[in-house]
Amino acid sequence: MADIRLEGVGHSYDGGRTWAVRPTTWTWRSGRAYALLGPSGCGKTTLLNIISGLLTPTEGRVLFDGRDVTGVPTAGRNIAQVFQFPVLYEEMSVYDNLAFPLRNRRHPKKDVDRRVREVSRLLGLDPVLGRRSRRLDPGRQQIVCLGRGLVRPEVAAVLLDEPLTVVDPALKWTLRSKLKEIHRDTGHTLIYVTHDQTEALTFADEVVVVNEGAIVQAGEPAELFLSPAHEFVGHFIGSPGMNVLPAELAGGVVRVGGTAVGAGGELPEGPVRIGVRPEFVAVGGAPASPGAPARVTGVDRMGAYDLVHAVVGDHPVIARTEAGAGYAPGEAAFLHFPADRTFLFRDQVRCGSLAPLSEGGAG
Ligand SMILES: Nc1ncnc2c1ncn2[C@@H]1O[C@H](COP(=O)(O)OP(=O)(O)OP(=O)(O)O)[C@@H](O)[C@H]1O
Repeated sequence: MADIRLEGVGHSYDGGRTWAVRPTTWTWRSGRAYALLGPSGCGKTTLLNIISGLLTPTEGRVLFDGRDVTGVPTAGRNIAQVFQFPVLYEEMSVYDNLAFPLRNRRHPKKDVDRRVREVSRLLGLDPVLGRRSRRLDPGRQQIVCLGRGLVRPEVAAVLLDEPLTVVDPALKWTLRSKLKEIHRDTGHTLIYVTHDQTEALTFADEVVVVNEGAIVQAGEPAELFLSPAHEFVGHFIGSPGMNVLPAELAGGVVRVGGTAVGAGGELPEGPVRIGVRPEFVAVGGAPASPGAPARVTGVDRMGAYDLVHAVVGDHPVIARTEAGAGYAPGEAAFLHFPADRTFLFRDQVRCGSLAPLSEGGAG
């Protein structure tokens, strides 16, 4: 295992006209389980291929434990990679497929057998170990690929590119927890690419969120949820995503339309955007700062909770309330934005928090 450092790494497929990955500096720490999360086309696969050596970056250096491997091909990097769709030796048995990476590196026969059986047991492959791979359905074949990626204990990292796409949804949960178990067992560095927030949040020690070729925030799942540093993280993580309200900061007061909703601290004056997750917007009758008067426009009954849709001026806001809280369209309500969970953004980047207005503050 190794710390994998990207130093100013950027990649362009069109001679520098656009960046698939913008120049980025980032270190993947040895032994951690990462999810690389972002929408389709944001550059996840490009980043992964740069780490594995399938792609040489247009700019920057890739270092494994301080050793520059930028020009070293995949074979020289000691990386295991699992792709979105199964890539197997179809005529080989499942056992031989799992054993292949170990035999290839001349591990002793006894170790090969022990390791293959461990991985097979963990992934539930024991009943098909003797079967030819091509006789398995694609979901099972992909599980064999996962096993093959995880079988070598000494790899620098295991890179998984949306590895559960072809696997039956019911099996996905089981496999993700198996992956975590194997991770605890082997201490591999895992980098798991996905566009699915649930997959990322339930799998990883640390989630690295990518948008438009740049890492916009990395952190533990709770940190990304509670403390988004970028508007994109607020939208992309959470369901529904973070509310964003355009506002204006002047004289220390943040206003939406003409209404003062809170204080902006020491931030320079000008336009700001208020971000607060539906889970933290409290709906009530009494004004409380920070907050804003609103009108309810609709209620979605979700079973375990309600989503109350409202407008502050013209701007929509969603609040998650307990089920059956009884709000009705057309009703006036006051939305309270808790100061420790309501952030201010400029150019999409968090720049502060919305503070309470002091007693007698401008209204
Ligand atoms: N071989 C290529 N040649 C030209 N452009 C490419 C190539 N591969 C990717 N791109 C472009 O680079 C950008 C990033 O693509 P990449 O596949 O890394 O994103 P991704 O986040 O993995 O997306 P997905 O989840 O859809 O696989 C996209 O705009 C894509 O169209």
